[in-house]
Amino acid sequence: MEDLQRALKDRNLTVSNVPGKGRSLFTTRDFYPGEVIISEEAYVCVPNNNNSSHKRCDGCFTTTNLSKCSRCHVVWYCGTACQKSEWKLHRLECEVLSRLDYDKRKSVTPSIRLMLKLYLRRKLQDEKIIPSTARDNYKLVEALVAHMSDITEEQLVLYAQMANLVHLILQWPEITIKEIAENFSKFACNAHTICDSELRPLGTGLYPVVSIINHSCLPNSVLVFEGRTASVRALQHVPKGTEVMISYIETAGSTVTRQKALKEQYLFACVCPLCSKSGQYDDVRENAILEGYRCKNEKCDGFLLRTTDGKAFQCQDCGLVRDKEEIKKIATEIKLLSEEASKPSSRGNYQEAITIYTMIEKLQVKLYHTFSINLMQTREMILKSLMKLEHWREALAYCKLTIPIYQRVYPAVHPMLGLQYYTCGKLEWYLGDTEEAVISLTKAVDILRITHGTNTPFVKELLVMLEEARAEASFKLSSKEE
Ligand SMILES: C[S@@+](CC[C@H](N)C(=O)[O-])C[C@H]1O[C@@H](n2cnc3c(N)ncnc32)[C@H](O)[C@@H]1O
Repeated sequence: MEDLQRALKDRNLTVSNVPGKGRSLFTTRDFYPGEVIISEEAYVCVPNNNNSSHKRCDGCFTTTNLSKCSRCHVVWYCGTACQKSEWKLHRLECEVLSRLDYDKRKSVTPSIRLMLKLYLRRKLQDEKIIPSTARDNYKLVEALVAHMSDITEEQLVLYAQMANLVHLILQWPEITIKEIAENFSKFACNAHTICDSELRPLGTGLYPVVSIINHSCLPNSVLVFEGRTASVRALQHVPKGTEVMISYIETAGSTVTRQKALKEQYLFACVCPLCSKSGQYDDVRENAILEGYRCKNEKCDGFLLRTTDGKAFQCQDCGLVRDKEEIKKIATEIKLLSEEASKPSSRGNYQEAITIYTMIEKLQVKLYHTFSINLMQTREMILKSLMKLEHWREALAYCKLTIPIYQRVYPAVHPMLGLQYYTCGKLEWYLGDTEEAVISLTKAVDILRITHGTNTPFVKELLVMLEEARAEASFKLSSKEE
């Protein structure tokens, strides 16, 4: 811990214990919007290779030009550069995986691999085959919270089964199943999903220093990835002596939904400024708008709360009552359609997905408020399918429909909002709506230069796109004037 404190001091950070939260990361100087507070390489990471149709390279997580390791047949590489960079660790992993029969190899999921790599990397550092530093050593993994006494019996059994498999694969008598199970519990509340610049998940990694950062539903910082490197950037001015906070979860949701997600996975009750408003009128109203039902009167924008007898819902603006049975009927129809949409036969069939999700959307418009999260998610699904089918004009219409909800559920500087402006701007540009594209891309740049930094290839490309759109817009304007 002393070594880590010294290393963090050089980066103007310090770790302190906060009652009720445990270790917490604090700044020792001011940080400004877009500045990297801390960046870290993964102690260990794995690509999401569970789904057989989407293998990724173990080095860079790409899906192109892959070949399987000819010995273990479990790990994939895009070329010799990635294979070489991973070799020291994979040499040991390959040895243990190759001992397994075909069926056992199939049970080596990304989580099992992450655990195998954790122990193998510790061995390599112990034997000084790879160096240890103050910010890269197994002691930092030992210091992570495990919440062993708080997890459910069911989770404990699952971790024990997975630990048993790891024990069987490694065949190291010195490590116990209990110790491995504890590490699985650590993964659950400390590992991070590695995403690309557009927040698509690529893999999972353990970043023991970034893992010191606590959660807030209204965070002052954001965690993004450049390849496998995790970077925590300030979203706003973070004065000296402030706790660095990121969000662990999708914050678009009611206080109840956010708190449930945090309790289930991270085993704590959030008391951030947003959660402390729980039960107050504004919070009740916002939750009812995001996740509740709409008023029967189509012209009324009011929110509904359950009547005191629990038999109906009443609009808090116009007083109109909506019958529970009528709501239940629509909700059941939506449920059946959602089940249909998630059937394997519907996956990858974008036209069919559009048909089903459009039916769901129609029902949800009747049931939910205009700013409903459920409605937003359905429209996102339609948007994605329309993009896959290159139906750009319809996709733009759906993208525009989601933006007011994004603006409501996310803070003004949030990667999800920035990315939605980016999609909108890109579509407008392709479709020749150049002036609109300039407006949307400018909004995207204003946010993404803070969340993603200006030096990342993604934002650099975005800046070029904006410049080109601006040039095209002024050319169009001058042609009109002539
Ligand atoms: C990734 S760790 C963060 C570092 C942790 N505080 C530690 O001591 O190592 C996640 C765990 O920290 C605690 N935690 C994170 N954010 C919190 C918060 N806002 N309030 C209370 N506990 C929090 C919870 O125990 C959670 O499972």
